[in-house]
Amino acid sequence: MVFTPQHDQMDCGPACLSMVASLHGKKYSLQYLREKCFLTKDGVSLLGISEAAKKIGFNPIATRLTLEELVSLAEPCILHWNQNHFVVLQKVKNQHVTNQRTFRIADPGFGYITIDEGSFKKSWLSENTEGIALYLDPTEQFYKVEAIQSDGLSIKYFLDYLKPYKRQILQLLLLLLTGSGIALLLPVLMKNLIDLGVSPKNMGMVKLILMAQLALFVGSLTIEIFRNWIVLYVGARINISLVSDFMKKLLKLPMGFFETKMMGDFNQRIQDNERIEAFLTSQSLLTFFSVITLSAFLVILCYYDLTILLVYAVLTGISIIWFYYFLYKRSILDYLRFRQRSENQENIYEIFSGVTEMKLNQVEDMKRKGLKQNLLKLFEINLKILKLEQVQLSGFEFINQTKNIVVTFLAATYVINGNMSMGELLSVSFIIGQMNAPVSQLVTFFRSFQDAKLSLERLNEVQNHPEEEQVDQKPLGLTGKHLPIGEMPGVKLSDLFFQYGASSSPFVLKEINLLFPEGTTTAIVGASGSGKTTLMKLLLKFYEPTHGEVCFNNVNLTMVSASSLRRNCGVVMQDGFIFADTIERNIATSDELIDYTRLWNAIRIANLQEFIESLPLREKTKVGAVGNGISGGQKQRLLIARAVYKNPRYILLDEATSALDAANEKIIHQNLTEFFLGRTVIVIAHRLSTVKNADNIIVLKDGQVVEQGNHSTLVSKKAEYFSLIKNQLELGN
Ligand SMILES: Nc1ncnc2c1ncn2[C@@H]1O[C@H](COP(=O)(O)OP(=O)(O)OP(=O)(O)O)[C@@H](O)[C@H]1O
Repeated sequence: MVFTPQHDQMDCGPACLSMVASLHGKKYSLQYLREKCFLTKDGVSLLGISEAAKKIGFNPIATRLTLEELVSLAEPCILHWNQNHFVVLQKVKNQHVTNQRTFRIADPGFGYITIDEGSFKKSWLSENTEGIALYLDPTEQFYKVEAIQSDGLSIKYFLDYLKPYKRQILQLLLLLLTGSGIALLLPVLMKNLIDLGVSPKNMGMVKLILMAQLALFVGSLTIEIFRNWIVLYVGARINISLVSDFMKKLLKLPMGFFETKMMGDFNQRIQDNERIEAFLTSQSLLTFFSVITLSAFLVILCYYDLTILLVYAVLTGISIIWFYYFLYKRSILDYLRFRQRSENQENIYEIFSGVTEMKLNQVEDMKRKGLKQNLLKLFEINLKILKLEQVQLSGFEFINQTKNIVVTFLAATYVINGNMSMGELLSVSFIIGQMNAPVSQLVTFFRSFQDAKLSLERLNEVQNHPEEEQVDQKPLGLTGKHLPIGEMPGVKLSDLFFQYGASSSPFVLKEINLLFPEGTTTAIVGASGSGKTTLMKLLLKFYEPTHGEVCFNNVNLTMVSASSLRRNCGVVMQDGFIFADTIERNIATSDELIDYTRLWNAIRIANLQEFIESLPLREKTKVGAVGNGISGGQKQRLLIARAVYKNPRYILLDEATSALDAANEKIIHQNLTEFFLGRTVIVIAHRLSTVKNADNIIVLKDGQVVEQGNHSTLVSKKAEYFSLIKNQLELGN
């Protein structure tokens, strides 16, 4: 089985599927399986994995089993883990000596891990005696279908970033080469100090050699200073370009990409860029020179004596094996620590985000005690890790010291037997001491190489993701000139169906056929969850319809550039966002140079003058995360002003005035009615006052249009709209 690490927090399902597919000889890209699994911010469900598995030719069987049943089946399968994660069970082993069972698990968030029955039960069993497992049987289709792999982002992409710094890199190479030269000269000087200076009692020679040593020391210090400076300069500049290019690409991706990612996933990708930059600029170069220095030292040792070289190589090999053996032993503890840490982080996050409810319901003590228990568990695991680390490090040091003693013993024997000079003995000890650093540099290099590979895969996903804007897309046509004769200009939805997620998930919008005529105001009403916001997001091209089409003046939205569409739409979303900036910058987001006439007009329409004039810094006052707190109603008015400032052709408002008091709403309503003239307006609202003057009112129920018409016709029909306004739209009788 090829281990597939998850790239993001929610990727465990697709990663498990990819591992099981690799067991049957097919390597699918994580990106492809992620799309097939219909990932959301909550991760993927067992149903999502089963559907994706079916698509690549597996016959999935999800079942609830007892531990004994799972063991008797003895087949690799995907397990639901800790109620919030998926892992692959590779095999169950019976330890003959202890007669205990161990379980080999591939956890995409961590790696391979073998755990005992107790830990396994704790993580897998969800209802005391049973847990959930998904078995995947490959059908004939599985072998016929060609596995989809993504084009790898090659390291060449990153090497291109080094190009502008050719001169600095050349300087760095020269400096490192000189540094290696100095490192090689030092043992030679030491040998001569003893053999040509101390032994023949030649003080002049001693002084000369010590002066040379001092000069070399000053030289290597200067090299170190320049080297650090160049690495920092080049590294930082490359990092800036990498992160800025990465953000540019990221922001061109469609909304769907962001919907499946958490904040931490984006932070991780910024760190990935830094990791690759560090790998290229410092790790690789340093390792390259470590290899050169190490080889030169080995040649000198070989020149002095082959036996010494062999002893050195064997003992170094043993110390590396020891190091890796303990790394393997530590993996189970690291795994427990990793899970415990994430549990603690969730606890802390919950405490801070739910502090209001905690205080209201007096659960502070319970939550605090829970966190303390978890911290104690983490402490115990850390203690175990410390013990293991101590054994690991002591053993490693012991082997290293033994190496020094054995080599010195050998060299001393040669000196006593007259086969080696005293100077050569000192020089050999010096070399052995100096070789530790390049060896550990090589060991860490292989580990950071693995990390860099994973980072590369993660960045690859962003680089290879199709952008929202396609080259063949056109700007939004603003006239209905090219419309067929008899067709009204406006926004038209034909036979539109939409579902979030997998093909088995319910349709949120069904069979929608609608026209929003140019220059009119349409209101959309319906119970909560009936699909109003979703409809609006489809008009804004946040999602593609599952079936059917959205046309603006007869041009299918798939052919229209998303940024051009949004430039022409003034939108207030339910969860609109206020940037941490001044009020004027929050309103005039679309212009670099603010048009103050338009700004003050927008402020007037949104009835914000009084509020702004009451502030000492007026429109220059900072709001959002870094500034003054603003009320829900003020936030909505700012968002309305932002939409108005754009002077758009289309206006879409989703519950834009829901937090306003009656007086404010009335004024804004009057102002907006005037502003709406000649524009195409779509308003979602629950309040009767907002919808009753619309040219057309559309009633949505369970994702379908059940009624439409103006207020008086719909009221007289006494059907859906009537009962809605009776129940929800604050109207009695
Ligand atoms: N990102 C999403 N992923 C999956 N399902 C979603 C998503 N957003 C909304 N839904 C589901 O789609 C349905 C319609 O949601 P929508 O937000 O469009 O309703 P609404 O009519 O605007 O409701 P409200 O009046 O409460 O805002 C709901 O059942 C909701 O759970």
